Amino acid sequence: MLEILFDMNSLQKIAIIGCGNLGTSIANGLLDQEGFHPQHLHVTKRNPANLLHLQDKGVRVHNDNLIAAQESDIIILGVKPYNVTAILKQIKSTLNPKKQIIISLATGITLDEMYAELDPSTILYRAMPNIAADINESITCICGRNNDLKSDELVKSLFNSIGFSITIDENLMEAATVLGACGIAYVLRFMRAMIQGGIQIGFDAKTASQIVNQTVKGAAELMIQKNMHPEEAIDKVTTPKGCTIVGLNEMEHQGFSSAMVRGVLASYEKIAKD
Ligand SMILES: NC(=O)C1=CN([C@@H]2O[C@H](COP(=O)(O)OP(=O)(O)OC[C@H]3O[C@@H](n4cnc5c(N)ncnc54)[C@H](OP(=O)(O)O)[C@@H]3O)[C@@H](O)[C@H]2O)C=CC1
Ligand SMILES: O=C(O)[C@@H]1CCC=N1
Repeated sequence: MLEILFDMNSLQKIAIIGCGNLGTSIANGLLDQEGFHPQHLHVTKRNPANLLHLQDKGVRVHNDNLIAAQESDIIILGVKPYNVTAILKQIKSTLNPKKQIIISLATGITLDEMYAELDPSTILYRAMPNIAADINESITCICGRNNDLKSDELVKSLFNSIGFSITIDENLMEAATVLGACGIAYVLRFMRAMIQGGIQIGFDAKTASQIVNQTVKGAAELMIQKNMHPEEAIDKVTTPKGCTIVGLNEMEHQGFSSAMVRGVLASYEKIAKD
């Protein structure tokens, strides 16, 4: 039975081993939480020089994965998938399965693959957040093994603090990676294209970005707050014989939805191949 419970004001310690792009977004999100103690966060990478901004805020920044693992209740693995096994080999002698939770962020590395390096009683999760953790707006999909209600509550409260989390079956983790984690890049590419269009019809880049950013934010909030399907809202915008439907139909003639679906599938197939 796990002996810890996560809450921002308690003294749990967290390690992010391999604090790169995603790890830094999570660290920034955690640091934004009221009551979070920066000195209870270890972040490691082999060359930690570019994490000194976190050290300035009180975070323990270094390259000693063993110390980070030893001193933490929750160990988040933020390294690339091909480094996960090596990190587990490195830290496993220091782990205490009764007192610690390990959470891997790695794409495509299964719980079974990680258990090959771990005590079978280890409480192990996979979590798939996205870089909007930086501003506490991540969606994080989670699955676990040897988990119980208490550990689930702990892990969910951790990821809920940097956005919103849902629990899924492990066999959907790759799909979650594509939709939620790669997905933010798809949306950003869409936004870039819209800005380029805006510039062509007369706006400077800054003004076009302001309009696009708020339009995308408004569209997402509308779907979330009104629990709507996009097409329902699209019907409210498309005046018969108007300019919106002409634009939308031209985008479809050029393969817009098809390109998106094929991109999603290509990302998914790439994970399966690796
Ligand atoms: N980026 C994203 O949006 C998302 C990424 N992921 C997953 O998260 C993981 C990280 O991705 P991302 O943040 O983009 O990758 P990065 O390359 O930015 O981060 C990985 C970090 O690991 C560090 N590292 C490598 N070896 C070691 C080691 N032996 N000890 C400690 N640190 C080490 C590297 O720094 P150094 O070289 O200095 O050691 C690097 O900063 C991946 O597994 C990816 O699949 C999941 C969802 C979204
Ligand atoms: O592109 C990648 O492989 C990682 C996983 C999801 C987002 N970035």
